[in-house]
Amino acid sequence: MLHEIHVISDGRLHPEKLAELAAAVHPIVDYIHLREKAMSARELLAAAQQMLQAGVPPSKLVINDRIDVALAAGAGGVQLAWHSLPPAAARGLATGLRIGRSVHSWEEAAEAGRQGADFCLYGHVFPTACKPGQQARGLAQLAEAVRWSRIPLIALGGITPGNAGAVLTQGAAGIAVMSGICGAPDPVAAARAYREAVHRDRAAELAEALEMAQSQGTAGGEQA
Ligand SMILES: Cc1nc(C(=O)O)sc1CCOP(=O)(O)O
Repeated sequence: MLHEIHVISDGRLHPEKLAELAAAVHPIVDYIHLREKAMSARELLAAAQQMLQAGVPPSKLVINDRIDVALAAGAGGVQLAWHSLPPAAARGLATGLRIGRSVHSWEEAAEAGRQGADFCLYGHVFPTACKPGQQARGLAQLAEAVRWSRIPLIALGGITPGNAGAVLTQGAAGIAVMSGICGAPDPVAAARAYREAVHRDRAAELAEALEMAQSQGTAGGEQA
């Protein structure tokens, strides 16, 4: 499985700076989520258009919460929260959009798939400034959510290049990062560090698969 990296905007950057950041990191990551809770629909659309004009491929742009803005901007995806339109209703409006659902328990992860979401973001795995005072769910609960999810589950919250491997080992299909990239002094270097961490994990996965295939091959040879 190829692991994904999602970058989530942190609500702190001016749209121009955000477009600059997105233009610089999009070749390194898989998706960029425009999550700007304080923006009106009109402002969100303008920010999305700036990102696209700066060179972000539409297929990599995900708009948080607002399916209307996602459609108006021609973005590739929408990320739905508990208060957004349910995935099934969103699907009825937009067959071509990749639909993400934000979830916080194994029950919600299972439900997201039943409702027709394409992937879910599960958080928060580790302590994060984004959720002050709220208990992080940890790796064991992440693994449980992965077991129940019938769609790719992307881990979110406090993910660093140092702990990304542990998260992927639990079966997550990828990682989502806010402050580690948007708040980094050098977002490109930070995105590369995450990509390297995710690749390293992929290399370990391949080595394991190879070892297993070789041992099965040996066993098969003995039987023949
Ligand atoms: C946007 C968001 N939602 C979360 C959730 O648990 O639902 S955690 C989060 C932000 C995570 O930011 P960082 O990568 O800086 O820890």
